[in-house]
Formats: sequence, structure tokens, C-alpha cells
Amino acid sequence: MSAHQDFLAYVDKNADKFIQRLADAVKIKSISGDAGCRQETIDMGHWLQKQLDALGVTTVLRDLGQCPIQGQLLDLPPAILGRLGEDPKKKTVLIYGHYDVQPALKSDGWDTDPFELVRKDDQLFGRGSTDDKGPIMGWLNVLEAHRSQGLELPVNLRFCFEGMEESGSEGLDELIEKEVAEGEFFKGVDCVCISDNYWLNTRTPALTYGLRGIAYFGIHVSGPGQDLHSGLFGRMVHEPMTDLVKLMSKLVDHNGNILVPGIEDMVPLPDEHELKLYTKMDYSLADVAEAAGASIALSDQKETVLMGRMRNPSLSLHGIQGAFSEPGCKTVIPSKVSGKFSLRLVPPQTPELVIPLVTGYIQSEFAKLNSKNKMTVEYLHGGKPWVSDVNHWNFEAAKRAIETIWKKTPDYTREGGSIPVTLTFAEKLGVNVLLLPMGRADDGAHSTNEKLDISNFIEGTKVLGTYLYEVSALSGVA
Ligand SMILES: C[C@H](N)C(=O)N[C@@H](Cc1c[nH]cn1)C(=O)O
Ligand SMILES: [Zn+2]
Ligand SMILES: [Zn+2]
Repeated sequence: MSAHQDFLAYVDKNADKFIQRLADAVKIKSISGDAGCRQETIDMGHWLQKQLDALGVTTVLRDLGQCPIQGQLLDLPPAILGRLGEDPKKKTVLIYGHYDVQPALKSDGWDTDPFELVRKDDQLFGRGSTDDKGPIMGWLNVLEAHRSQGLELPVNLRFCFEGMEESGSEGLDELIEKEVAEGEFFKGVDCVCISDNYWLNTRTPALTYGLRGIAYFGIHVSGPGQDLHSGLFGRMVHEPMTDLVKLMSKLVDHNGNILVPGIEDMVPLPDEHELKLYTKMDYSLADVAEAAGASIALSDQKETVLMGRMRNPSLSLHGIQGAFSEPGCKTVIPSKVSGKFSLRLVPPQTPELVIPLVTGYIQSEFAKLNSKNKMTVEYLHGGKPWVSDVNHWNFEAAKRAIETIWKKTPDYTREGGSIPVTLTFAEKLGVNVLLLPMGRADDGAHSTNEKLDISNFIEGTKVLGTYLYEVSALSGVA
């Protein structure tokens, strides 16, 4: 048997062990956006470093400094840089992933504890199962399959894992820039592979060549010195929630059109060639309904729906902090509320270009209210959009890997989500970046009952490993 076949056979035989490792990872509450979970997020970094070390990777933890969160200045979770293999005759692949997760509470509507990996039929439920602990464990599975059988890896590997991706990747760009300018770590990297997004549907594996950027904002409105009784003060004072809800209603309409002047106009319309790409995609309105859990697509045209996610900007309202949100009927006028919203950006938009348009517009809309409350707009974090070249051996290697394992030709997609570091790798390292998703469209990333199908975890592990063999086979192709 070839090394590649031994690798595949090992993955099949050790599925239960791999699932257990994912369960151990899910258990650690590495919620980067929650100050109360910061120590556990840092612990997750240490846990991951230990796993990598045990699999023969030489690792260092890089301190990324501190950042303010929920009124406290806290240490950032470390970045993990790892290296395995120094053979100058082999290609060197840089692998990125993030070990932090989105917040999750059982009371949000989860059927089971979000931080216990629960197996139901052929699916694994738990926060981070698909985003992004499952894919990271997939890479560890590849390493284990080789190390425990004494198989030589076909490429040199470099790893860059962070614990702040869900909160703006604080500190990572600076680390990469400094390392590129002064360090050795990224020297010799030939390509980058990131497994941190999802297939477009539940049938067809995907290769992803674009991501939207993001600009995340808070609108803070305050007035009364403390919360007030609405019976005693209602219709007597300017209410912060009333102002905030009015302002938030001015940002986006019910059809998803962005109302901030200048934002939509920045994006060129699609030409005939681009439109045909969406028509050809294996996608239907039933896929949106399946992934969203309801038939609520903004259009009956699949092309319009796909463009909404892949090539148009969007603006979503996420929540209001400080508002009454418990069960029951508290008759309160909250004294201070903060609305959270974000824009997903596409080329040529960048956070720098949209920030003044958004803040200026909200200030002018607030002025129209003649309110005596105080209002500020805060830019919280962001990242630029990214589009890659699919006509590159990096994509060809991944396509061949998918065809070998899944016996299907992949969809070529642009993802609606954001991974801020992607463009940094492309620009600072000057190499091709590929997104090779493991999970499916209905995995519920960021949502309740996030899951990963066992077949996606196990066959996905095989795809990741096979991709490395294909990169090696394509060595020398320009
Ligand atoms: C696509 C990736 N798995 C992801 O979920 N990225 C996040 C990044 C982010 C930015 N602010 C908060 N999280 C996303 O697209 O929301
Ligand atoms: Zn995420
Ligand atoms: Zn992610």
C-alpha cells in the first residue's frame, strides 16, 4: 500500500478516537468575545499547543498583548506558530485555523449543552464543531495518521492558529507583518490553506476563492441618570431605546437594501459572464430554506440570492445591549443602550472607506431627531474582503483531493462570511491562499445546535491529507 492509502485506512479505523479529540476541544469554552471566558480561551491555546507538540510539531506561543473587552483590559489569547518538516525539496504549506468560538448558551435554544459534543445519528453537535474546531482537529488527525504509522508527510507544514478570529483577529496582522519583516517563520511558504467555511449546499463539496470583509459597529445612546419607571417618566423624557430603534431602522430596509448613502454605489454591477456563474451553480431556493431552517429567501431568483451572499454587501442588525430582554413584563425605560450591527463588505469596499459614511450618516439621522439624549457611534472591528485566483496549482491540488475522496467536482464559491487574516496572508506573503471547507451549509455555524456531520469530519480529514499529497504531486507546476 502507498503512504496515501495507509493514511486513508488509518482515518477510517480511528474515527472514534478523532471524535473523542473533537469532544475534548469542544469542552473548552474558548469564547473570545466573552471576558469571563478569556482564561479558558487562553487554556484552549495551551491545549492545542500540547496536541501539536505530541504530534511532532515544533511550536511557539506568541503573545499578542492586551485589548479592552467589556470594560477590562485583558491578555489576548496567544497565536500558535508551528513547524513540521524542513525538506527544501518539498513544498511548504501554511495552515491557518482559529481555536476560539462564538458565544453559546443552552438557553439560546440549544437542545443539548453547547460545550458537550453530542453524537446524534450521524452528526456531532457542539459549539465549534464546524467553526473551527472540527477543521483544526482534521489537521491533527492527518498528523496523527502519519506519525503513528511512521509515514513521511509529502510536504513541509507551517501552522498559524489564533484565538481571536471571532472578535476581529486582534494582534494577528501585526504579528504577521513583524514576522515577515524580521523573522524566519513564514520564509519558504509556497501556499496557504484555510479550512474555516462551509459548502454552499449539503451535497457538493466546495472550494472557496472569495470572502466578504466586515465592519462592525456599536451605536451608544444614553440619557437618564438611571433606569426609569415608564409609568412615571413615559412621555416626559427622551427615551434612549426609542432613539436607538429609530436609528437602527434607518440602516437597512426589509429587503436587505443598505440605506447608508454611498455604500451600495461602490460596488460594480455583475457582467454577463459573472451572472452565468450563479446560474450554473448547484443551488436552489430549497437549499436556502434547508440551511436557514425556513423558506425566507429575499428573492425567488437563485442568482439574486447567491449574489446577496457572495458578491454584494449586506448590513445585519445583531442586538441591543442594555435593553430589557428577560421573560416577564418589566416596565422600565433603560437609561443606556447600545445597538450592534455590521456590514459585510465586497471589493472595492474596505472598513476605512465605509466607516466615515456610516458614522456621518448616523450622526445626521440622530440630529434630525432633536433628541436631548447623547449618541456616539463606535467602530468595533473589521477586515477587508478577499478574492483569489482559482487558476493556481493550490486550487488544482484541492480539486483533485475532493474528486478522489468525494467522487464529485467541487463548487467554486465566494463565502459571505469573513476571515480577516486571509487578505493579510495573500498580501504579506505574496502566495496563493485557498479556502477548503469541511462542513456543510446547514451546519448552523454561529447558531444554536451547531453541528458537523461525521462524514464531513472523517471524509474531510481525508480531503485535507489528500490535498497535501496533491500539492506534492503538482510540485514544479508554476
Ligand atoms: C467564516 C468564519 N468561519 C467566520 O465565522 N468568521 C467570522 C469572523 C467574525 C468577524 N467578526 C466576528 N466574527 C464571521 O464571518 O462572522
Ligand atoms: Zn465563526
Ligand atoms: Zn471560523
